[in-house]
Amino acid sequence: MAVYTQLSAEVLADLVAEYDVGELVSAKGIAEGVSNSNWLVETTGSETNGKRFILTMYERRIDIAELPFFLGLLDHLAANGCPVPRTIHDRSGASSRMLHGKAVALIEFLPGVSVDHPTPAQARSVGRVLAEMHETAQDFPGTRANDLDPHASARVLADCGQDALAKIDAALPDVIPVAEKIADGWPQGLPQSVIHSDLFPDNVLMLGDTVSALIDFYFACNDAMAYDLAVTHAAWSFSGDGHGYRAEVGQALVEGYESVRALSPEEREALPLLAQGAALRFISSRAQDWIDTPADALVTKKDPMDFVRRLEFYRTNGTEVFAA
Ligand SMILES: Nc1ncnc2c1ncn2[C@@H]1O[C@H](COP(=O)(O)OP(=O)(O)OP(=O)(O)O)[C@@H](O)[C@H]1O
Ligand SMILES: N[C@@H](CCO)C(=O)O
Repeated sequence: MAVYTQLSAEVLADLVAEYDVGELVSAKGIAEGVSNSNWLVETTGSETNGKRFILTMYERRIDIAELPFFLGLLDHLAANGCPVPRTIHDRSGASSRMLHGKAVALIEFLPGVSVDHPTPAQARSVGRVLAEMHETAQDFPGTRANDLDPHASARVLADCGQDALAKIDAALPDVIPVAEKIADGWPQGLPQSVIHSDLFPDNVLMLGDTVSALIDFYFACNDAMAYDLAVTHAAWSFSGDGHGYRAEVGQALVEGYESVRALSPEEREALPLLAQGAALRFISSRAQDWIDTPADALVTKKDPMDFVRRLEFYRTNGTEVFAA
């Protein structure tokens, strides 16, 4: 459930009146997502801005000072033909506003559904769009450091502590030394752009085999493009619990990516380690969330072990999987 803040019809109507979108017709809370409150908003519409929108109220995790980076990135990518929702600017030209002490943004609604069990054809499309996004983001002027790199992830795990990790799963503390090794060997000097860095299937909307939208750019940052491909590979190419590697999906993803942007030999060589770093990123954030989430919270906890299995897979098979 992700509507943390209740907004009355009057408040929503007043908010909508700040934009050139016509008058409020309806606003329905969206259950998916855990970080922010989201509503699907319908209005009587305007010629320039249409009549269906996503209203997001930023509740946690996001530093409001970083919103211009995230929202500016959406506008840059959308203006240059990438399938991402543009932001609707209010009558003063701002892409976000404050409401009841929290930042809100009105974002273009794009059609499509997230797939649970992607086909190779869908993975190929995602690879292609990811590469297009990387190329388009090259000249985005904003910058944001990756605060979830392998050094940070290794620190998060160490800070969780052996005992707390062992309570989640007896095998989880074993990841601590592996994390340090990944961080120490982390590849440097790979080509960079602004990357999505969290492109899971639930952050991609599809119409059949076509990507209709990439969403949820709130982890976007400047980092190696091949790392983003590795994150996407880890997120798309396994059964949900990380047990079964779906080789045809992983291969199609990389092929789709390379049909737009060829990987350099250095990037290809780095992929096995980048994929281990990607798995580590989600092990550590999931472990931390698990420990921080009260037992009676309504949100479903995500299991770090799903990514421990992926980490093991990449340690054993990464070289073969990413061979040219
Ligand atoms: N621009 C959009 N067009 C259509 N639907 C969207 C759009 N943005 C978000 N949605 C829908 O809203 C849901 C929640 O959005 P999102 O995943 O961004 O939530 P969140 O709480 O911000 O993120 P998180 O998944 O990190 O918790 C998505 O699963 C999708 O169904
Ligand atoms: N996509 C992430 C959540 C955002 O960090 C996960 O599945 O763990």
